[in-house]
Amino acid sequence: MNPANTPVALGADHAGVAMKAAIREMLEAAGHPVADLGTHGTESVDYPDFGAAVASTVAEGRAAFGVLVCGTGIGISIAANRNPAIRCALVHDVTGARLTRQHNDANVIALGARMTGIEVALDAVRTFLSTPFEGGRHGRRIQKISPGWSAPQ
Ligand SMILES: O=C[C@H](O)[C@H](O)[C@H](O)COP(=O)(O)O
Repeated sequence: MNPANTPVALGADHAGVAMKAAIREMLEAAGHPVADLGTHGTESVDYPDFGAAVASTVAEGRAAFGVLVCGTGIGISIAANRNPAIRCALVHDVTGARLTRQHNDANVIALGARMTGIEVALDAVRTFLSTPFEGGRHGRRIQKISPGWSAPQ
């Protein structure tokens, strides 16, 4: 389980900035130290900048988990997954948030502000942060999507 003082990095583009603010408020109320890496306004920006910033913050251990929001969650999740230390899962509901922790040991969750309602998003983030990785057979599979592994020829 992750305690309430687990640090979390947040990032969003202009489409996700309002949802990010709601997530930040919820996390801070719960006691999480939050690194909000922007964006901070509604001016149009490029989601890869924020996906990369959260990814490197998590990869370097300055946050245990990341939360990303763009319009669909798709672009910003693709951007975060360019970092080899990141397993970013695009999630639309609480079940996905739970299973990607249990099975994929995801360290970043991506949400789509134009796809998912705010209450579902908040529940998904809470679930993501409180669900442990199951290990076992899933650990073997994580190894196969980690840097250095290559499929047998
Ligand atoms: O995957 C990309 C995200 O959904 C972006 O939030 C979206 O492309 C931004 O679109 P626009 O610039 O039209 O607001």
